[in-house]
Amino acid sequence: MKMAYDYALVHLKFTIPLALLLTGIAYPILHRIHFLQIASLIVLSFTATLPWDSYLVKQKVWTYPPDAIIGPRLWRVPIEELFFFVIQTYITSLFYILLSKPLFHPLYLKNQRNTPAWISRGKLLGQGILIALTLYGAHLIRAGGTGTYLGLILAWALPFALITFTAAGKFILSLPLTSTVLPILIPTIYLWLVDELALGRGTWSIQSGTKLDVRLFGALEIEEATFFLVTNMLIVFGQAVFDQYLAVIFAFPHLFPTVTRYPTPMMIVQSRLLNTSQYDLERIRGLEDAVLRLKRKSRSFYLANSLFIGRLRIDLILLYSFCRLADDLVDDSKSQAEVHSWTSKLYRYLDVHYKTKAASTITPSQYISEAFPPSARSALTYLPASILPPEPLYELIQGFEMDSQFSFSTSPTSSESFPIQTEADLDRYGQCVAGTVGELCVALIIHHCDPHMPAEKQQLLRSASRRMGVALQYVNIARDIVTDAEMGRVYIPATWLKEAGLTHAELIASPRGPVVEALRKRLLDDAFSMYRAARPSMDQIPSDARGPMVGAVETYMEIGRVLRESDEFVLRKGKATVPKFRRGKTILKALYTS
Ligand SMILES: CC(C)=CCC/C(C)=C/CC/C(C)=C/CC/C(C)=C/[C@@H]1[C@@H](COP(=O)(O)OP(=O)(O)O)[C@]1(C)CC/C=C(\C)CC/C=C(\C)CCC=C(C)C
Repeated sequence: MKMAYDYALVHLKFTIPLALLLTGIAYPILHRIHFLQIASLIVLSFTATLPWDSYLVKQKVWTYPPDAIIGPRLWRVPIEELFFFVIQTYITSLFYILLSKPLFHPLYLKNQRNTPAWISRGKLLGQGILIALTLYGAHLIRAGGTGTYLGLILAWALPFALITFTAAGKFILSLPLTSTVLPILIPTIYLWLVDELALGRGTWSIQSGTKLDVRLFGALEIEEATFFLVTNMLIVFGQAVFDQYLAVIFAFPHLFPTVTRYPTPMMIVQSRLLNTSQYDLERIRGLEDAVLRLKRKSRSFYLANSLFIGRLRIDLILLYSFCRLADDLVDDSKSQAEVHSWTSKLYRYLDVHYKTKAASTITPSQYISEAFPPSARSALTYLPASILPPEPLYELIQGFEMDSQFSFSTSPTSSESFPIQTEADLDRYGQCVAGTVGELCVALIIHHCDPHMPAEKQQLLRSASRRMGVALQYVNIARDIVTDAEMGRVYIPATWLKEAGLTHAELIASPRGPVVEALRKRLLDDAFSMYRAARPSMDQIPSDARGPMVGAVETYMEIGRVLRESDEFVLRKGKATVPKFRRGKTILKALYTS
């Protein structure tokens, strides 16, 4: 028995539950910008589909048995069908957003100078195919008869596909297939199955005489299968066009000096109208270097970076790249003189940037190419220095200088020669190498997310971020006791060693065993008490950055939790790491709860 709400039931059973499920999954990574993207696409697809669908109903190509629909119509199109335009766009957009979340879109921007030949050829081929199929569609319509419906689909949808592919073809082709083909195929196959069930029940039908009567499988007409495929392709292409324009806005400060929290429609238009020859390809290469450095050196922050969006994500990656480079320059030095040479150059680099010394007539880029090797240049060139406070950057270099005292101590076995004698020294060291990093991260967050934040709140976040940075550094030290000892380094304060009855030389010779474990536990206890003190202030971080920042901090603290749980055997086998699944769970928990 057929009911007047058969079509509505299709939504209740198949489309709405999937939309809700995807919303639940994507919720923690959705920003307002995604909603704007989806809403714009819904408006576009609604406006483009309504007249076409209305025409189909008028021509009786397409019929809805009156006993399968509730009743209200707009331009002859039943309300359930109108809802379909909306929900399909929503579902496919969410698949696209979820599957492209790990991507860093600026790296996929292409212009004449950086496009591989296969992409240029692929774009031309794609355009050719779309034009040919549009013409074929027009031919089928003109011929009338059984090819009419297929012709109407092709001649209506493919010109839109051609427009979007022309606007962003190179970008689309350079994206991994998992974020283009997959978000087209998954909802398409799902909707094929839904259609199969719905058509089987006669919820809607295609007029015989206007269809080819070829079925893909079961009762699924080839026209219906084509319709879902091409409309999902349109949605994914539409989303990619937006992402390309946003990537340009976020990646190029020389074209868009100030990016508001959410780019305005005017900025999107400007980005669209830009000649791609204006892309700063050097900067793109710099971003590539930075992402590579992040990927190679830190699993925790690499995972966390994809949770941020826009220019904040770019600037955090660039900040990481600078910190890592400066640390590596000092760490890899072969003598105290080399350390001194690098730190002097890094201080001078900051002087030049912040014009703190009269000598600063030279520009930062001149100084960078004069003083640093090519492999170091991009990390220095693209540090977003103009929006970072200088003091923590100077202090960070001081921290690296402290580190070098381990490697080049004049009497490496004497306990007095170790730079960390007391708890206060350890705290000072943590403040320098990690408290500063916390403060710099917060400066970027305030600049990008809430530049008018009241001064007291800024101060609260600054001091909490310094504490949190130190907590992370203690976890880092607790994790690396063995590897540090192998390099002759001991970060545990001399006073703690003395209390435990150990000398530096003994710890270096044998960095394992119950006494060392007790020291590790003491470090972790301190780390977690600082973490607990700073963690509530993270609720004051602007909402756009809060979840991702909590995620970044929590994945790092999870290393500490693993250390606390691990038995000596695990620790003896090597560095304690957080298993992938657990890391994923930690991030998700942080995102859902903050
Ligand atoms: C998401 C993203 C890309 C974040 C970037 C964060 C960033 C800029 C990190 C720089 C790290 C770095 C190379 C610093 C140099 C000194 C150093 C080595 C510090 C240790 C970091 C560990 O890095 P590593 O690459 O060794 O990582 P692995 O262990 O190998 O995975 C540190 C432990 C310090 C890290 C400290 C922070 C990131 C600061 C934390 C504080 C906040 C994020 C602020 C929280 C805010 C409030 C209000 C509490």
